[in-house]
Amino acid sequence: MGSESQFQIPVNLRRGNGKWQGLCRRVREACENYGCFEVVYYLREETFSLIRQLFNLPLETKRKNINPKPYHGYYEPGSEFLPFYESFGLEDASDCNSVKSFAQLMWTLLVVEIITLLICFDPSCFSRKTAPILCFLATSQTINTLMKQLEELSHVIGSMIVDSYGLGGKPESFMTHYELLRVMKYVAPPSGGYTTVGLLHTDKFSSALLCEDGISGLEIETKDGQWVKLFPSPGSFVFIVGDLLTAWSNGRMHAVKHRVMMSGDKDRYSLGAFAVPVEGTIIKAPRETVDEEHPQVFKDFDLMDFLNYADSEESMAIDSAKKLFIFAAQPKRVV
Ligand SMILES: O=C(O)CCC(=O)C(=O)O
Ligand SMILES: [Fe+2]
Repeated sequence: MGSESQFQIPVNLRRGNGKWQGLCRRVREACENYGCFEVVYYLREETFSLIRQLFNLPLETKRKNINPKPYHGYYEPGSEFLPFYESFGLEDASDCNSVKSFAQLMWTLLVVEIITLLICFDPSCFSRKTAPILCFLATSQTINTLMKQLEELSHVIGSMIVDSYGLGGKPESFMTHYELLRVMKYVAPPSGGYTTVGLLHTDKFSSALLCEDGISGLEIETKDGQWVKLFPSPGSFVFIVGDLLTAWSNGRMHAVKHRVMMSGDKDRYSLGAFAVPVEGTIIKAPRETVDEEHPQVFKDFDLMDFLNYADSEESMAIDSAKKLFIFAAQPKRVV
């Protein structure tokens, strides 16, 4: 991404220090005009090699990654609309207990498998099946450390957004979030041709920090309708505005449409840390975002009602970017 849309957030940046106000303004401009920007970061190289191991687990094990909340659990490959896509979800991933229970779930299954394998001992099968899981256990620490940093990063960006609207003194006007980690695999399309492997959508949470492993694929649609492929620097993240930030900012922040397109013969891996408001949150724009020039766009709504609607059969055929407007648009006042 060009330097215009790239920020190197200083490690020791503190609210109110010299560079803070300038960065708040740039973050707001990027979120309002483009709905995204790049955050320069240095993801540890082993993170993706460990994530690859996770996808090598047996399907029955992966299916245990169940979470009834929309967009929180495991998505199997080979589905009708997303045949090349597979992903895991890990709720509250900056909390070491969540990561531990996820690893333990895999571990318990492994123990059963090891016992079975020991009974009918077959060394080749044994190492093929156990290596990925043992590797993933080693990952827990890496994931936890990463997610704590991403939570902090997401919090700093959230504070900048709040301050950019002059709401710094009113932290209660913003939402309390947890981090949902999603790790994605896109299998190289067999045709090798340029193929949509991740459908066009806007994110349904507040925001996302996305990182890809060397194979570019993320594309965004600019406000004037051009599709642009992003080439973030290796190990860096792209911050994406989601529907809930659009609603919270009274329609000022732009939930950018994006998709994943790829060609070639290499599988693509990516990870996303999504900022999700805690259950029970009512999404409402603070009064300060509403004025003559910006009349209230959305009515207040319950987070889970919106997520359930966005994920329902009823809304399946609706353009992802329109769902928020259909669900929560404020009825026009008849004067
Ligand atoms: O894989 C990517 O780079 C994008 C994933 C994405 O947009 C999503 O999971 O919402
Ligand atoms: Fe997305």
